[in-house]
Amino acid sequence: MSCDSRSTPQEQLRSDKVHPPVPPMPVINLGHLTLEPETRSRVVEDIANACHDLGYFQVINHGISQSVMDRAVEAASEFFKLPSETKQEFASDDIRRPVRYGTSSKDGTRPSRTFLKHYAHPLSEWMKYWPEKPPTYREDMGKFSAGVRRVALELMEAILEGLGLGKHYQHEEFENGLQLLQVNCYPKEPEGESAIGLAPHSDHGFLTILLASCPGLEVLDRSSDTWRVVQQPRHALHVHVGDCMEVLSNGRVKTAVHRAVLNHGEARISMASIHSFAMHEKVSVAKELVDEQDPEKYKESSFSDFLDYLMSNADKKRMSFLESLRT
Ligand SMILES: O=C(O)CCC(=O)C(=O)O
Ligand SMILES: [Fe+2]
Repeated sequence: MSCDSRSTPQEQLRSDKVHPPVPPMPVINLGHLTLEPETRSRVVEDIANACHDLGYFQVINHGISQSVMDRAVEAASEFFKLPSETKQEFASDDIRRPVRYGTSSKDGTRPSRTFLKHYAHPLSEWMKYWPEKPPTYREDMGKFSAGVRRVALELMEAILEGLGLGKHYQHEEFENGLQLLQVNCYPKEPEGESAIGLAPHSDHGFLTILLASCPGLEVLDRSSDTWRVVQQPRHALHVHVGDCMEVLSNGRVKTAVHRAVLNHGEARISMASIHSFAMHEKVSVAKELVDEQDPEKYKESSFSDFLDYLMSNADKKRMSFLESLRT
């Protein structure tokens, strides 16, 4: 199981073209979405602008308590500290497994990332496959997953409204959609080196919501073609627009290309929660966003089609799944 459509641009070392975040990171106060209609409209517009101009933003006042966030990071961190044999029980090359543990290496010797990926919605269906060690993992990660899913659904409604489709557009498909939690652990960066933990890619799915224990995430700024360092305030969640959103919007919003670099000071935990339709549900361009000037730009596909593409050796083709959908 994976969520990445690993792709362009070519991987660059951190020393290439890294700038502080300019323009400033949009920070959306989610609590304002439930205030009076004028305030909601302003927030919907802010979200629409962030999706259109950048493909990423952050949310605060999202309703997930600091302790739920901290405990989820702690549970993840404890999992990665377990003896290798315990973690290896989840190791598999089969990307359709409900839980999968693995490592990747950029130099063939040291791991640059270790990951645990598992589905998280509906919790009652998936939690029984999750690690039982550390003993807090299921409860703490379960609370965090449920909170993040609520935030994702709220954001989807606002984004659909901003696209002029109405907040209930394909409501059932989003309600029944899947959630994939990708839990990453990156080693501390060796002294004097500059290393990539996770190569540039965009995420499949409509939205990714990210929480990390310390800096390391970088996003590609499309206007200047440079990498921007993401600073994530402790209480904020970072949001990426994913490939499915680009398809549904017929390219009005673009998927966010991002990467992770190793942190100088400490090992890093990140948790990427990916939200999509159910496994076999097709995502297609919204017909309302197609006309003579704007013909349909993408073919329809499901999450299952995406997994099939990954298994068909997509990396060797050097074309991302999203690129393969362009008409
Ligand atoms: O570690 C990060 O900050 C990014 C993780 C990520 O992009 C992913 O898991 O898809
Ligand atoms: Fe990602």
